[in-house]
Amino acid sequence: MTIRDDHALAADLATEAGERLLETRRRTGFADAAALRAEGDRSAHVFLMESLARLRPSDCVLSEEATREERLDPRRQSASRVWIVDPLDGTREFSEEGRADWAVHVALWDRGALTAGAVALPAQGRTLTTAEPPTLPAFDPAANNGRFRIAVSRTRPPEFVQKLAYLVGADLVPIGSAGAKISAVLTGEVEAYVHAGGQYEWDSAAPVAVAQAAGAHASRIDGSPLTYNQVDPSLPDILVSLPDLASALLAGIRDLHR
Ligand SMILES: Nc1ncnc2c1ncn2[C@@H]1O[C@H](COP(=O)(O)O)[C@@H](OP(=O)(O)O)[C@H]1O
Ligand SMILES: [Mg+2]
Repeated sequence: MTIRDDHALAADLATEAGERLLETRRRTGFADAAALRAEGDRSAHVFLMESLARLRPSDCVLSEEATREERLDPRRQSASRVWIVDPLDGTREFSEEGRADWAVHVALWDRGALTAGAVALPAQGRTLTTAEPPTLPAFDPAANNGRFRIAVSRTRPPEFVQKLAYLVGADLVPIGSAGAKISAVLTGEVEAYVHAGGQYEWDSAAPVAVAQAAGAHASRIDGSPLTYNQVDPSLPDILVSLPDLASALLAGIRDLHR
């Protein structure tokens, strides 16, 4: 098994799960949003679990849709390789007709680091992957008088984010799904993503794997490293940005929390 295989596998699985989710949307329709969400979550989880069990039988998997017992499986703590997957990130947006801000996340944690990952954005027709990390856009402080854009949750933005935007000279852009927001940083639709107040390892592992491979900044909002495959998968806050903006954003967040 080569490193390259893991990159390609992450991309293939995320992309295929995404194509199946598009089909689920077409088949089920949007009349019963709760039923569509439940079917999307379940079917993408089953596809990823069965595929990884077949293709990587020795590896562990941590999935958002796993049972509590599966998540507490002690083998995960002693495993050297753990796939961290979110079968459907941005579940709410998936069930809203016309929205494209939802994603499938497939990441590989290998002995302490995220070594491969892919974020499929099925309704945008693209998959961002560590196999071919995106080229980061350059940040030009001369453009727009230095103003830039911060992606935030549509429904649960951090309480400090309005003040942060004022402090650093940014505009807020509400987008659904952590994967779609981090992808928006990597593709130049926004320059940063800030979240706090609650989230889990599967919400960020795959997009952070791609962001790090692309050379973007990714950390907790206090600047400390994001760590994965912990006993408790809670990872409640995150900052992803173009590298040139990280120190100003971290300083702004620090000032607001004094
Ligand atoms: N306060 C919070 N507590 C727990 N999870 C949160 C959260 N805020 C956001 N998330 C999770 O982070 C993902 C992105 O959220 P958002 O679209 O609001 O930015 C969603 O994942 P899922 O869609 O997989 O449930 C959502 O559940
Ligand atoms: Mg999620």
